[in-house]
Amino acid sequence: MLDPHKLLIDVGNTSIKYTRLVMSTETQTNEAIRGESQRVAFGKHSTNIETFQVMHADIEELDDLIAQASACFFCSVKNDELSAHIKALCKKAQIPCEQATTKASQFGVKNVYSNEQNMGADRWMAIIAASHIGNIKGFDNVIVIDAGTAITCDFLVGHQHIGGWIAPGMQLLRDSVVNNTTRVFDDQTLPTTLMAGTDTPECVAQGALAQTMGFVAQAKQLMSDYCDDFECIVSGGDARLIAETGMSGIQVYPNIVLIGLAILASHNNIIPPLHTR
Ligand SMILES: Nc1ncnc2c1ncn2[C@@H]1O[C@H](COP(=O)(O)OP(=O)(O)O)[C@@H](O)[C@H]1O
Ligand SMILES: CC(C)(COP(=O)(O)O)[C@@H](O)C(=O)NCCC(=O)O
Ligand SMILES: [K+]
Repeated sequence: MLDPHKLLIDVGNTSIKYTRLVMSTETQTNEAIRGESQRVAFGKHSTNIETFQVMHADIEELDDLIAQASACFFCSVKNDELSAHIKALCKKAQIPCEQATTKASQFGVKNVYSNEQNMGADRWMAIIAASHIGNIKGFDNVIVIDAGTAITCDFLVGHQHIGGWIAPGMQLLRDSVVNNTTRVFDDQTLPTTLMAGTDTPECVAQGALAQTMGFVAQAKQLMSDYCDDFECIVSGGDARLIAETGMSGIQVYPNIVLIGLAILASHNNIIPPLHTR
């Protein structure tokens, strides 16, 4: 049987990611939190923040994952039916469940949207995590880029959200050029270095990589108009690919959304009940 843990779930448009937050005995005093296999430290004395091991789940696996957990925190940018399904599974397992939603303001960060409900909860969790990491690492200014189905960027200047961008992610870029032309085709190879393509699929792969790298470079360029010193966090399914290009000045966090959920879970007073099943 697993240790009592809070299950964190990030439901994106392409995949469901999760990790387990194991509450250690010192949790009450220093809010230390252990991810599945790596340590993530929170709290004012912490200087060490590492990323969780991120696992992927199918919808069918959620039942078992939730049955093993003591509490569940999730965020979703998919349909309400899937959120209702997760809540129903938690009810069946008799565990507390909290769905993260985008707030006008939370943990000292204000959302710049006039209607914050329009912002995806995954972006808000990424913003909360970015502000937290900035606090720990001594950065007041942070860019957080989530390279998922869509690639999003949010700018935090002086710990305040000033706005962001939404654009097609790498797979969408590749699909859209293939689907809207007659002769362009793709073989789905993943490029690791930016270079000039020498046949159609290579040109498609390289074109998507170039646009994605351009997105990151432009984010850094815009941020430098606001401040001299900032951290640039890159996350999501394509984060590693972006890092492999050798782009400088980026920090990869495989899933920044789960770190946001961990912060939410560690501020939440739900005490995981002892699991007896
Ligand atoms: N094995 C894979 N399956 C699907 N997408 C992948 C895979 N490897 C890399 N990717 C890339 O990751 C993106 C999805 O990233 P992810 O962070 O899971 O997105 P989301 O949060 O929107 O579900 C895809 O658009 C694709 O470009
Ligand atoms: C921009 C997103 C599609 C990103 O989701 P993802 O690609 O990670 O699945 C999602 O955050 C969303 O649906 N947002 C709503 C619009 C907004 O954030 O303004
Ligand atoms: K995401």
